[in-house]
Amino acid sequence: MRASQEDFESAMNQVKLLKKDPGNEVKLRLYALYKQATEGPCNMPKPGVFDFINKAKWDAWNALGSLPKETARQNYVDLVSSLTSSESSSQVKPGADREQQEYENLVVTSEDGITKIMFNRPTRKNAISTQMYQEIMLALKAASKDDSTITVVTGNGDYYCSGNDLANFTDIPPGGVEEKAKQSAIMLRDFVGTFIDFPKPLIAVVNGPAVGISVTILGLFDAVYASDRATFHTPFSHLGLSPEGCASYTFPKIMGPAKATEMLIFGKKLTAGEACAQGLVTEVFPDSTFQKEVWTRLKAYSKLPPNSMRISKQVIRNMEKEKLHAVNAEESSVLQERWLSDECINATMNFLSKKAKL
Ligand SMILES: CCCC/C=C/CC(=O)SCCNC(=O)CCNC(=O)[C@H](O)C(C)(C)COP(=O)(O)OP(=O)(O)OC[C@H]1O[C@@H](n2cnc3c(N)ncnc32)[C@H](O)[C@@H]1OP(=O)(O)O
Repeated sequence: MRASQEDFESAMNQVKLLKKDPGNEVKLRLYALYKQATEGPCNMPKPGVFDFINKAKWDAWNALGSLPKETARQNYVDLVSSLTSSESSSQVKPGADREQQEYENLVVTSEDGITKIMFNRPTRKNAISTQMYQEIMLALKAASKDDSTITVVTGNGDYYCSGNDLANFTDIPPGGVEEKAKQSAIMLRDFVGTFIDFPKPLIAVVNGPAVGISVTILGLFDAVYASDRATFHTPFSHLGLSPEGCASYTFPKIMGPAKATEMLIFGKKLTAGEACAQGLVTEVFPDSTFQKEVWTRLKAYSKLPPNSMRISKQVIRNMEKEKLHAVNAEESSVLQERWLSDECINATMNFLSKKAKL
């Protein structure tokens, strides 16, 4: 499939978040592909021989000759994807439960055939910052390629996750709030898309309350184990928002439209037991024995033949993938409008000025 304009913009965002300098050669290639994709063949006068930097840039761009804009865009997206995946796979060290220091907001470990991605902003109840969205995507992409058989997502501290960090919307770029909403919609679509496409069994270990997007994406997991302390809350109407994470499609399918409405439109908070009765949660455990029981079970599952599990997941999920991507695109574009609404702006301001919580 050809890279779309949105893929291209998303790749541009990812370049800004690279942790390691990719080196001059790669930077020149990125520059040249970017110019070719946006302006076409090199149209700049050749810089003088002593203008080293601009001459190197000109040479790189000019070397692309008449490469079509679409191909340059695709090559740019592919190059960025190879940079981000090599950066993330170099962070997954084999062997015993070693912490991955390179992530600021996650702890990623790989042991006994299980890659564990743990949200790690306990003082913010594991709210997902813009950087954390990128880190989760990188960690999932690395986990999809590492030696583990299953991947587990969990939270550090008393919360599983309090959803989108409401301060994300205070970081307004030079293009203004419209540009911010556009960038956020692209990031949301990429983030949810990473879950839709994740190839191995993906399990949520919900150690405490879960809010917003951390709840909606559970519909894309293969199993959800919850402590009896966990709650499941999607207060979208209270925040002037609308559902994401494909929940507008998965929740009515999982629990029926009436129960999905109570959660997604009226913001009803479910206990772990209720979420289990409605099919969102696989099984609930007493908090006192939760970690022990769940990890014993997961270790047993991780010893099952990996290819068989992967293929079974494909058989179960693949028929739905195209639909899920379409739902994801639609939800993201609806939210792009919602973020600019008075209802949403007022609710966010009320939270940030400490006037309101959920
Ligand atoms: C770009 C893609 C966008 C995708 C869109 C997704 C939609 C959603 O996810 S909607 C859900 C958004 N989340 C919320 O509305 C939760 C807001 N938080 C709260 O209502 C409460 O903090 C809480 C009920 C989760 C916990 O209350 P509690 O009294 O136990 O703890 P606090 O003192 O409030 O929290 C500690 C600390 O953490 C800050 N914080 C917690 N959650 C968030 C959050 N989601 N965004 C930003 N900050 C959060 C909270 O403000 C506290 O900060 P201070 O210590 O500075 O007061």
